Amino acid sequence: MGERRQVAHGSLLGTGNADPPASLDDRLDGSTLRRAILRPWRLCRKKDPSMTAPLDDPTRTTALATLPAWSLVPGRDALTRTLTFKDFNEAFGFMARVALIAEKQEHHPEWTNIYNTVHLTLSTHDAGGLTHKDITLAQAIDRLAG
Ligand SMILES: C[C@H](O)[C@H](O)[C@H]1CNC2=NC(N)=NC(=O)C2=N1
Repeated sequence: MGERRQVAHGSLLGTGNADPPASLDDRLDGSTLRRAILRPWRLCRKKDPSMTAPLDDPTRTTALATLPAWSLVPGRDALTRTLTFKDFNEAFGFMARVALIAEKQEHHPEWTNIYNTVHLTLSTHDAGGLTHKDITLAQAIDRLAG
């Protein structure tokens, strides 16, 4: 039991060292810090701040004109679109493709799936409303949907 815990610990930290750390200090070596703090920080930092700034009115009007299939959500600064597919397989395949794009863009939809229907809502949580990230994701989803 003790040995299993040691192995799990070593592989979790990726150190290849089966010995558990004796104290917190021992865990704060350079490579562990990089893994635990820097990688998530790099993933989360906003590469281009203008992408996550709330859209000003003229930009919003121009951007929304490129997205006729999307509607504004009443009472919330968000966009919504519902897509219907032949069956669950098609719907879920579409969601898988959207998920890959969302990961790449580090921007994720709120969505539900009921059999062959996918309801999507886009909004930038960090900004509390629509930003260029939502417009870019909506355009990519439109291209996928054909
Ligand atoms: C760290 C990470 O990039 C951020 O938390 C991203 C993840 N995906 C996101 N998706 C959406 N829709 N809004 C966000 O603010 C958001 N933030």
